[in-house]
Amino acid sequence: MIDDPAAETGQNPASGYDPHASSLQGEADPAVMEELYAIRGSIDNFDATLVYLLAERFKCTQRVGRLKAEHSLPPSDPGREAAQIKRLRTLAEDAELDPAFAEKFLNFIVSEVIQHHRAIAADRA
Ligand SMILES: O=C(O)C(=O)C[C@]1(C(=O)O)C=C[C@@H](O)C=C1
Repeated sequence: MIDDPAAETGQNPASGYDPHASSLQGEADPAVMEELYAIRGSIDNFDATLVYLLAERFKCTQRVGRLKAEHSLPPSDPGREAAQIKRLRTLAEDAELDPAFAEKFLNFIVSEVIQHHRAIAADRA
């Protein structure tokens, strides 16, 4: 099981993941629950994609962290962050996503990245 990543993701029928897990069992009409499960099937796919996207982004930022530490550059780059926030707010508006949420989400990720950068720099020191 440990060597089988699909085992915990629901891609494997023997997985421990239950796509019908819910605290709403018995609260709603079975037809409503069926529709909810159908929509949740797509939410499951989106959430899995988010995990893969974030994993790849953090692989990139770990490389940035090592590069910055090797060249004694500061962990944060406020000019880059401001430009990226402006860009993502515009993209969010075009995509009908709340731009304030897009900014908050990016800031949440970037603050984690900066902590990783600091840890990499401290390891080298
Ligand atoms: O591009 C960089 O310099 C990074 O360190 C990456 C990143 C990011 O996660 O987007 C993180 C911290 C910086 O303040 C700016 C951007």
